[in-house]
Amino acid sequence: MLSFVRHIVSSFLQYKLQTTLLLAALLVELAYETFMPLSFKFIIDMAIVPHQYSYLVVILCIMVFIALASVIIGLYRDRMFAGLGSRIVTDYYRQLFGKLQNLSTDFYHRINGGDIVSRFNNDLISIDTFIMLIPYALLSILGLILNVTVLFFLQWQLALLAVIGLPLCLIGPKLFGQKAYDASYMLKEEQANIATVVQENVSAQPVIKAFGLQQLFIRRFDDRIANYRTLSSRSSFSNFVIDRTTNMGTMLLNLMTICAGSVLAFFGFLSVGSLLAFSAILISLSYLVAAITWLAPQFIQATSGMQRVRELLDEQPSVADNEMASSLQHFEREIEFRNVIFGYTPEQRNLNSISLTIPKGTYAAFVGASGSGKSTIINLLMRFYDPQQGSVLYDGTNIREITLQSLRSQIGIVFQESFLFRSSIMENIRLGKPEASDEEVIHAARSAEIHDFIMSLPDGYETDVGERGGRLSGGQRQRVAIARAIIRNPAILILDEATSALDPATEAAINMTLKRLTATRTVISVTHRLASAEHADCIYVLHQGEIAELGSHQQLLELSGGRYKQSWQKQTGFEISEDGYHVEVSAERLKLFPIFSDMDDSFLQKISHFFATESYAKDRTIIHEGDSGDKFYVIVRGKVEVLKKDEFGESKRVAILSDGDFFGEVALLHNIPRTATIHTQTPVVFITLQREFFQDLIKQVPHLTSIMEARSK
Ligand SMILES: Nc1ncnc2c1ncn2[C@@H]1O[C@H](COP(=O)(O)OP(=O)(O)OP(=O)(O)O)[C@@H](O)[C@H]1O
Repeated sequence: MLSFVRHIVSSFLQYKLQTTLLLAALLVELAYETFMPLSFKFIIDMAIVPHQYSYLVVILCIMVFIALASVIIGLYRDRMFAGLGSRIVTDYYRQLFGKLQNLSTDFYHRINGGDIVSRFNNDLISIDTFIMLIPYALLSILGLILNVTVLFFLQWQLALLAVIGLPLCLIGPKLFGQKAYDASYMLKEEQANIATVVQENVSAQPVIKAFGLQQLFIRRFDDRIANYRTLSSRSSFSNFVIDRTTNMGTMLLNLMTICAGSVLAFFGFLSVGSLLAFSAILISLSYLVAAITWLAPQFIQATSGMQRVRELLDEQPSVADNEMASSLQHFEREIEFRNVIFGYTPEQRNLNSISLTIPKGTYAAFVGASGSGKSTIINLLMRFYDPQQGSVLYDGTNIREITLQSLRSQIGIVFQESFLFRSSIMENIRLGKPEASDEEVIHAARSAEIHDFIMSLPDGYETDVGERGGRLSGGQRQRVAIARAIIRNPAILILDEATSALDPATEAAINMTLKRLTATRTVISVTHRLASAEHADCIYVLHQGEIAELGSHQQLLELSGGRYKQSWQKQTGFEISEDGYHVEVSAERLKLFPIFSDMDDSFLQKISHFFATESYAKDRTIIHEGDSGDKFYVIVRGKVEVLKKDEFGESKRVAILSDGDFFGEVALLHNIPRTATIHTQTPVVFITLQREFFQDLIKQVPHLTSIMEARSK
């Protein structure tokens, strides 16, 4: 709590003049509030009892003057403090937001979004509320001190009694203060957890609906809320107890001093005016104590809020500019990974001894199965993370010796799902180069081949793209993102699965645009779709964090039994119509599926005609675990996740399948329930074969039935 006071005081001290004026104004108000009850003594003892009318007039005039001065100064103080208080609060908002911009990527994987938002929504607001109450807090505390001093001036024995009794009012805060603070801190943490749950739930609505998880999530939320209720009731009760015990203390104190004061006045040790003034001051003292106890919960909440805000402000970015770092002059020669070892956590090893060189002006592609480390390479190239061992070098300079700003200003990046901000198309493109003129934005849009579309919109470049760019199609969003990446004319262009989430026709069109744009630059592309990497100068095939193979497309195809060759065979053999609605599969390709491997070409040719094409959007459930199976699926393009229920009935991801993978082959032979749920992660195009068609065909070749039965066992 002391550190909270220290932080608040240092915030005020940044505005010394305003703080001094504020304190001066408070002193005038304080003088008035103390003088008012004391005036009874002067009016009764000096004017009414001795019948001194002139004294009465003077005293009343002084009272009116001080009252007027207090009102005017009070108004001035309100105005000034409103400005000062909001400035201090907005300083905290600014510091916190600035901190978020500086923290490294790992922080965002460690801390939940809801927790961060809650530091703005709950914690900063409780600090804000308390800061606005600071004048009352100061008036109450200083008033308490001044009133007690005046009591001594009136009758020191009685005042001593009051002071000895004063701790009675403080027993509550002393005994329950820490408990109330702990309860308030836990409550704030739980508020942050709830914010995280709600935020995640809103984003996950398609999955929740697809899996029918509404009741499960309502039950889980009920558990959370039950915990919240307990914490909230504990926190409120601690505050009530502090309030109640303080009021009881004040009541006792008043009773004691009024009894003793009356006895003293009865025996002539105290004038009637002093007794009245004493009682009036005691009453105002009890108001002050009540105000302090009313402020105590706000103070406690602000203290725990400040603790959480400080925690965030004290976070240090794991990747930051080194003091000796210099600016990367225009990228000229090559990017190098030298024996790089990296893990997201100390226990993990996600890249192992990676050494490679990407010369300027070349096209490097990283391919490999899901989880093989492709995006991790990009994370190190962008210096979102630092390697544990080894180094990443640009033009021979270790990335740690280069300022982050100069490094990233040379790079343009397009992600799989590009985030567009809720503003105009013009602003979204300009984010790539904030100082760009309108002409530069239009030029970038032309290069990304989206200018004509933008001009066809009623508001043209001023069109609002909606939340996350939701008013544009996936392909249009990607083109805006491409324009945003190239507007800065980057020396290095990174494509992180830039076209994987698009339908075939859009992907083909955007690939044409990219091909043109990448001809003159250093391009680093990450993709699981090998056709997108075919023209790369060097393809790196990653497997479990290591480079398993590297070379040009031709060289890799020549490696017999190589991973690339196998993946290539798996992903080719399908011919997709231009609109993406019809896929032809070759007999040769069908032969690669174990279930068809013993069939001859003419038979496979027949089967190939019975395959239907099915397209699904992202986030759709294709198959539910337990449903009866009647189809064999082949993924022509796209990614799906395979989910299985564990013993608690919760769906767990067991695999990710992509282009060329297949599932459900048993369904061609038997009607048994599906053993897993299949959910799309990107738009997916399948070819499917119905059991009834297959069974009809296979009846014509009886010996195959027995072979297949044997295989399926
Ligand atoms: N932030 C993270 N914290 C911990 N582990 C992570 C993190 N990001 C990725 N990983 C793990 O690192 C490994 C490599 O992940 P990476 O994203 O580089 O794979 P990828 O080849 O790009 O896969 P995909 O094609 O599915 O995107 C995976 O095992 C993944 O689970």
